Amino acid sequence: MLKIADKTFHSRLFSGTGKFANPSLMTDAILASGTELVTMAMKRVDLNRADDDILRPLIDAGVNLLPNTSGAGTAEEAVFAAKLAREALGTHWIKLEIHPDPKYLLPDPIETLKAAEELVKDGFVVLPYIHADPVLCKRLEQVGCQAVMPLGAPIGSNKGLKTRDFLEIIIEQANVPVIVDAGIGAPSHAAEAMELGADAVLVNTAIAVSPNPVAMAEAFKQAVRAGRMAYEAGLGGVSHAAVASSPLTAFLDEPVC
Ligand SMILES: CC(=O)[C@@H](O)[C@H](O)COP(=O)(O)O
Repeated sequence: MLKIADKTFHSRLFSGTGKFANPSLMTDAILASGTELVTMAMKRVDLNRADDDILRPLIDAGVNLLPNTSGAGTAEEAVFAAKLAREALGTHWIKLEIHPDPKYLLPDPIETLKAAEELVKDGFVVLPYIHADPVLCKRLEQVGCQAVMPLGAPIGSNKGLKTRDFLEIIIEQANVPVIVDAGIGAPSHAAEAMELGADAVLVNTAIAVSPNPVAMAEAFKQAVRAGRMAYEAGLGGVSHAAVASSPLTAFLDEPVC
């Protein structure tokens, strides 16, 4: 089980709520994914309407909400959005997303660190979305973030783990859960992140834009489980040269890696 701050999760797949064709497809996919934590952009929900068509089905489905500050371009805007979310939704969890550049949606590391520090001091459980920068991850951990969310590739790009080498360093060094977020475009990418030792992945676009989001959500669920199981079992070593699969001895006390 995965523990982040005061919550434990059976599922290591977190999902998003954007880009679905309609609310019922979103809910069906979320239920099929088995996710227990879904993120939603504060800019997309109407907090004044109890029947908001994104918020209502999520509350009814009983999943934990992770409001995100997407749309904020500065620390000040993000802190404002986080406080609004806490007030309106009664959760002190926040996915901190600050991306001033609309083309690549890459997170601003300086504003993110600044906002994280302020939000942690104010009692928030802060999960920052960041580039796969091991030094920044450490700094965020030091200011009290309860997890880090390094990107695999730009949001919505479906490109997979373009930052793989840096994700490996982050996972090796982290003392808080590492959630690989953004750009995961196929179940195989999610499995790859889990095999590397990520604690969880967050997937939105790949599920939402599939012609069959419910089946895709189920595929991601299985891939995340398989990847985690492989990580826990331990992968064999990689070798440049061939290593015979049928050595001339019966059984080996120590497996050949
Ligand atoms: C929904 C959300 O929080 C996104 O900002 C997140 O990063 C997901 O990225 P993908 O849409 O690429 O899965």
